[in-house]
Amino acid sequence: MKGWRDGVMGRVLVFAYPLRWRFVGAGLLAAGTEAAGLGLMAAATWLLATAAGQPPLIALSVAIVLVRALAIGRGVLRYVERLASHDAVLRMVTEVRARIFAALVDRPPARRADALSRMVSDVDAVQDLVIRVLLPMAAAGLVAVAAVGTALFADPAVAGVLLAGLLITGVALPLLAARLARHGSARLAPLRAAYAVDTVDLVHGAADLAAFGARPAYEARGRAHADELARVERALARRSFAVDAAATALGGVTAMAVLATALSRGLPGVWLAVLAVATIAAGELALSLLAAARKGAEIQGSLHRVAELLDVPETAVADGLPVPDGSVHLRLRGAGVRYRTDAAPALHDVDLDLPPGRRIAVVGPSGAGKSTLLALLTGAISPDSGSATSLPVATAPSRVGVTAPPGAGTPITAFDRERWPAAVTGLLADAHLFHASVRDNLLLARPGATDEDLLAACRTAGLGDWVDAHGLDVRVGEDGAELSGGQRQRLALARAVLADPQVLLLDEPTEGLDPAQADAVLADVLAHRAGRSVVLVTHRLTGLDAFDEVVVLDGGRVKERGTQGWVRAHGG
Ligand SMILES: Nc1ncnc2c1ncn2[C@@H]1O[C@H](COP(=O)(O)OP(=O)(O)OP(=O)(O)O)[C@@H](O)[C@H]1O
Repeated sequence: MKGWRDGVMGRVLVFAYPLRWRFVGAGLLAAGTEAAGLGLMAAATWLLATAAGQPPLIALSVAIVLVRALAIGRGVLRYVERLASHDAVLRMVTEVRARIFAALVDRPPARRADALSRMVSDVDAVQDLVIRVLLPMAAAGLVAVAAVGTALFADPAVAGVLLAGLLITGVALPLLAARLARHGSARLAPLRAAYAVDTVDLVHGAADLAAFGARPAYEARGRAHADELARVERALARRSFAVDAAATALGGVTAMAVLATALSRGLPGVWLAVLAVATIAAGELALSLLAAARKGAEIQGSLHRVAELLDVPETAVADGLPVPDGSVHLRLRGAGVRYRTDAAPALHDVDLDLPPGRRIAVVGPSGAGKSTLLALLTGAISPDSGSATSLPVATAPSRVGVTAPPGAGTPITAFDRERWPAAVTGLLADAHLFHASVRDNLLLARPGATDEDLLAACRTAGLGDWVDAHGLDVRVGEDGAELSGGQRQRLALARAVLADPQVLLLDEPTEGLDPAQADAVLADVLAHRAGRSVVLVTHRLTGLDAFDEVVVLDGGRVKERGTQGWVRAHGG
């Protein structure tokens, strides 16, 4: 049977469970605030109506104190409620973000970018769900029950009319508003996306558009999307205005109906006034439910996306996972990778053996599957067929049962994801430089490294002269924007060299360098790695005579493989 935890809301709200008493407290405070407002209206009306009969002041004193207490109390309650609800929801959202972050770390890099934006913007929906949807609904529900209960004391028929009015304004109309908002979001989302794409193209591509004279056409397209967006937004705004107006009118109608019923039941005049005003106030409260219902509908998409990420099982505890030991032996057997079911596999039936100390160069045209092969070795992806394993392994006492039969090796993706990169890492295709100093960018790879270590790594990567001239404290800009393409690449390479893993993976490490520089840098890096494993991905066949094996990939398949002799025979 499906429990509440299986729904989208449930999958998000399980994070509220440990904080349930805080949320209950915040809900009661919110209900108290609304009840104080309603009580204030009722008490003030009673006071005015009673005072009109000029009774002795003593008869009014309780009501006077009550009005003052409710007026002050409402403000205080609202303040405390905001503190309590935001405190609870921020604690909850912190948990959600931590879980999403963990899920992102475990994702293949290619799927992270979209997921990262989810973490930033969609998680706000979790906050809105609690603060702007559930709490106002809970508060309005509690107050409505209290109002109908109080009216029941005065007269059951009056309570019945009030209940009917509140059900229409507080339940039926919000359901209608939510439906309209859902429909509106479905129409607006693609228009907003198109408009955002136009804007990004216009800003980032400004120079190219100007160069090719395409700016007017792009601007016209952006304007057309903006006009269409405005037109749809206006139409939707008109509809939601109609719902708001209907709710306000129904609030008035309910008040009149309550009044008429109270009159026909012969209730005293003061009570007539109190009931009429309190009903109008309760109707206004129901209006807040319209906003909550709309918000609830708007954030459905975000909640779905958050829930999808939360479905990724929590990373198993580190001490239960195998950790790479001092002699990693990587092996691919019949490994295949398929990114999309409707496309050819990116890798097909690939064998690779990388015992400690071996150097393999992977060459092939663009799109041959070279980076995909490296992604298998880093454990960023697992093969869809065949295996990607490590032999032999030092297996820490395992609680998760991932150890393979003897001889078959342990799947690379089964290793402790925190510790695998210490053994197998390098300069990968998506290497990122942080908006920090050269030193900070390098220290990521080895936090305890001395300046001498950093300078040595820079020299190995061919960045020695530049660092001697600029120092380690110079900042590199966002993703290395303040460096040239070649400097950027060499800094990323220096970081990989500094990490000094057992198996160094290099994806086009000398891209952006001229051929002579590229050969010199590669030779230095290989000299530095003497006796240790390297997997180099490259387009160029030169400088490969230092490799034990060259694997030629084409269309995801191993087309040829050979040893140093092969390279010489092919003009390397
Ligand atoms: N994240 C992804 N999603 C879908 N398809 C992908 C993804 N990454 C790669 N591909 C596809 O898989 C194939 C192999 O890509 P891969 O990046 O491994 O090639 P490559 O040999 O490294 O190319 P290049 O030399 O241009 O970097 C290509 O057809 C590519 O379009």
